[in-house]
Amino acid sequence: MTAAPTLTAALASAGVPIELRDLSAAYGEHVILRDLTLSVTPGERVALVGASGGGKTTLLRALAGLIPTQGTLHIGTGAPVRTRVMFQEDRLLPWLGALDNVALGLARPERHRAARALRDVGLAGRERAYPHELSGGQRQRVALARALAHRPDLLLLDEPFGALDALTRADMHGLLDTLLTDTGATTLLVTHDLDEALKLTDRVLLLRAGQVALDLPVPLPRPRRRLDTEPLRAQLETQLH
Ligand SMILES: Nc1ncnc2c1ncn2[C@@H]1O[C@H](COP(=O)(O)OP(=O)(O)OP(=O)(O)O)[C@@H](O)[C@H]1O
Repeated sequence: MTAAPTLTAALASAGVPIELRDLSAAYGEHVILRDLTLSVTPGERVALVGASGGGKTTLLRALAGLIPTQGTLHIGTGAPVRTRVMFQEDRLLPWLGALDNVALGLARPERHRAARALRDVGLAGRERAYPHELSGGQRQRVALARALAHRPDLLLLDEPFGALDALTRADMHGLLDTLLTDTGATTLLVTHDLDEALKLTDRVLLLRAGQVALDLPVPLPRPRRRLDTEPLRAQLETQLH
């Protein structure tokens, strides 16, 4: 007898490669990304860190196709790419329950994935709860379930846990670490939290003035403890200040 697929297997993706060459982006006269060159392999997890205004969110917007760019920007290998973005605020619709929020935008044959995703983020039993009946951490779990239910090839996370308290955030790190391993999507995570970057990703890019000032691999087994990531954190901190 073959084993039943796991829940997250139903939400899995192979991830897509990203190739940026001499990528530039500007808001009017204000140039934000300057001749940025970067390769990301399928399924790789990359953190974008750096001081405010360095261009982290702008790079995510460029990858999501939300702003015009110059230069080369290739995502995937030609087939349509499913991209999902998750933000610091949950962006749930207040008049819909958790399940309906997750199912939003899914085609009818895909809607069964919503319940699976909600279970995967630990919210089985809260399908009918409205956003105002959930805690901040739970709402971000719903937002994460919504992103994963679309089986993204590319997951763009813009400070997704920035508004959560430290304990809830630590919980979310554990959850995201597991889910990302299971789903396999190529992931870019914008964060100001170096521990978050070092715990969750394969590589940390420090963006400064729209360019990659440091490209730091994180070749550590998972799950990672603070003790393991401390030397890399020290290295990043010297570059940040
Ligand atoms: N829609 C916009 N129109 C004009 N300028 C913008 C716009 N969005 C961002 N900027 C400017 O672009 C620069 C880079 O912003 P971006 O949000 O990419 O930086 P960031 O590294 O993500 O910063 P933070 O860490 O504060 O989120 C900033 O100087 C910002 O003021």
